[in-house]
Formats: sequence, C-alpha cells, structure tokens
Amino acid sequence: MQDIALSGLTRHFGAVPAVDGVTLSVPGGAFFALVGPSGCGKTTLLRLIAGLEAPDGGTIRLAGRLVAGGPRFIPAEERGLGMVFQSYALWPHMTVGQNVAFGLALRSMPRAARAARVAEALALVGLADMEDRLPHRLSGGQRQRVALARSLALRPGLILLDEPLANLDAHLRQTMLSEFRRIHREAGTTFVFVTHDQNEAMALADRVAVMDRGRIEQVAPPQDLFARPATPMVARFVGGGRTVPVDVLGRTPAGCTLRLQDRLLEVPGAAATGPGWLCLRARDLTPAPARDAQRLSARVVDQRFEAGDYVLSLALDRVEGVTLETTSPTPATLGATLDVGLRGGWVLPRAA
Ligand SMILES: Nc1ncnc2c1ncn2[C@@H]1O[C@H](COP(=O)(O)OP(=O)(O)OP(=O)(O)O)[C@@H](O)[C@H]1O
Repeated sequence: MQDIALSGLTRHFGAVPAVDGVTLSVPGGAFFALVGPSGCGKTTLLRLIAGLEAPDGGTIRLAGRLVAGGPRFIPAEERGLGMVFQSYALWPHMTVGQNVAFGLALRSMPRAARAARVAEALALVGLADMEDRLPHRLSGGQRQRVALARSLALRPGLILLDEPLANLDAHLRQTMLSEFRRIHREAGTTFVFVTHDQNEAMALADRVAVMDRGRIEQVAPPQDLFARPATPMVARFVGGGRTVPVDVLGRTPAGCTLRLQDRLLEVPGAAATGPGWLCLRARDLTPAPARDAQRLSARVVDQRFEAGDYVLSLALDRVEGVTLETTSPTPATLGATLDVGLRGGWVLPRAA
C-alpha cells in the first residue's frame, strides 16, 4: 500500500500548463479517481506519477521516496508500480498465463514461485481456469482482467489505471465496477485511476479529485462532491449540476438566507453576505404545492421520459440563461408555468 505525495507539480507542453502546481496526497490503500473535462490534465498527472513524463517543477514522493523533483528522476520501471491501460496491451501470441508471467519473467523469478504468483493473480481477477487461453479467445472484460492480473502479479504497492473500463460495453462495465471494488479490497493495493466518466469515478473511488485546466478544484469522497461542491466548476461538473446567480442576505445556523425571484429561501451552504451561486441538481427540485414557502417559479421548456419518470427542463422565471431539471412521475405541458419546491441545494460565494 503506497501513499502518494505530490507537491507543486507542474508540467507544460509549450505554452499549455497541462498540470499546473498540483499539490495532492493519496493515502495508502485508497481507491482514488482523477476526473475532469477533456484536456484538464488528468492523464498527464497520471503519467507524471507513473514516470512516463518528467515534471518541469515540483516533487513526487511514492511511499515517502522522492521519485521526481529537482535533478532526481526515477524511471517508470524502477518506481515499483503497476500500470493498466485502456488498450490492455496484451501479447497476442502468448497465453493468458504467459502474459501475466511476462513482467515476472523480467524479474527472473524462479519458475515455481512465478507459477504460483500467476495462479494467485488469475484467481484474484476470477480467471483461474483461463490460464492457457490466447487473448483473442477472451471477451473484452476478460482481457481487462488479464491486464489487471499482470499488474497484480507483481504485488506492487500502487497500481495506476488509465480509463480502465473505457473499452467495455455498458453492461460489462457495470459488472466490472463491482469486480474492481472486490479486487481492490482483496489486493489491499493503492489504486489511482483516470476516467472521463464521473459515474464510474463515483461508483469505484473512495476519494475523487476533480481537475480543471491543470489544477485540482476539490478532493473529497464522492458524497461530499455531490453535497458540498467547493467551487462552481465542481457544482456544474458533478451530477449535471446547475448554478443560479443569487443574492446572499445572511447566514443562519442551517446555511444561508438568499433572495431569488423576490422570495427568501434558506439553503445549506457557507457563503458570506453578497453575490452567491445557488448550486442545484435535479433531485433538489420537486414539482411542489403552490403554498410551499421554499419554491421557485419556472416554465417547462422540454421533457423526456427516462427510467420510469419524466425529466422536465425548466427555465426559471426572471433568471436568464439557466435551465434546471427535475423529475416528475406525471408528464407536464410544454410551455406551462410550474411552482417547483426546493428540497436541497448548496450555496457558494460568487466573485462580484
Ligand atoms: N504530448 C503532448 N504534447 C503536447 N500537448 C499535450 C501533450 N499531452 C497533453 N497535451 C496537452 O495538455 C493538456 C492536458 O492533456 P491531458 O491528456 O492530460 O488531458 P486529459 O484530461 O487526460 O484529457 P482527455 O480526457 O481528453 O484524455 C491538453 O491541452 C493537451 O492537449
């Protein structure tokens, strides 16, 4: 179980700061996800940790050992970590067993010990009976497991995974999510993975770092990213959130009092008096009885049927350019004005 400590880590490509002063610690044994919009720098950050890129500045420590920083640069193969890529990179002419043993062979391990390691790793990923198969006779999910077994066989303290589930269809991906959780638990190794799919990150990881433009916006357990986004970017990126400009009038023990559509609302949050963002997701809103004090007035601009409910797109009255969503068991009339109740949300300060 290796912990990772990054300090002031920077990597430019020409004028582009792909990773821009990242300071981050990942505890040993964590299942840690890096997420963010395309081009935010998550793959570059993973490659820096791996030793496939050298930083321009800052330091990387793995289990306390300085592997990059100043003149020091320990190459990937000497960092004692495993890597799993979305391409799997299996040797087509080698059996499953030989593929898994390949890394061990390089370490010139005695034959019997190597065979035991291969068997152990294949059992861990649920492929104990497939040792003699060739990769082309495996499903995508099974190939993915072989790639993981190849890393696990080395018993590294840290495994880095680049979009590990990206090549699987939706059904298989669902199965592999729970398999990955089980394998992580049983292996007791630190897993750090990059994904563009935030649902995947939330389902797998116990901590998630959200990146934007080379910087870390927030590091938190998935539940906290949802309930208490630290920045407007996180509020918008996670769970299809929307941000509505509001005036924060004051603090209450439960959060903030704010004004929106000439109504006074009380919403959890920690913003000071002044301009604020009200961060909302579909589940924070509900078609409400008209007398509900915590309500907003909105016009139905679109609706779709999804997973047994109607998802309504709502344009808030007197707020330009913000469309919110809520779910309703019954359809609404397009163009109709509705009162929607506020059942949650989070308030952040807004730069004036
Ligand atoms: N080898 C490279 N040469 C030049 N620019 C690069 C290189 N690798 C990455 N970049 C740039 O650095 C920035 C971050 O790229 P990176 O691949 O780390 O982002 P990402 O978050 O993983 O994106 P995606 O989700 O699209 O894979 C981008 O602007 C990208 O164009």
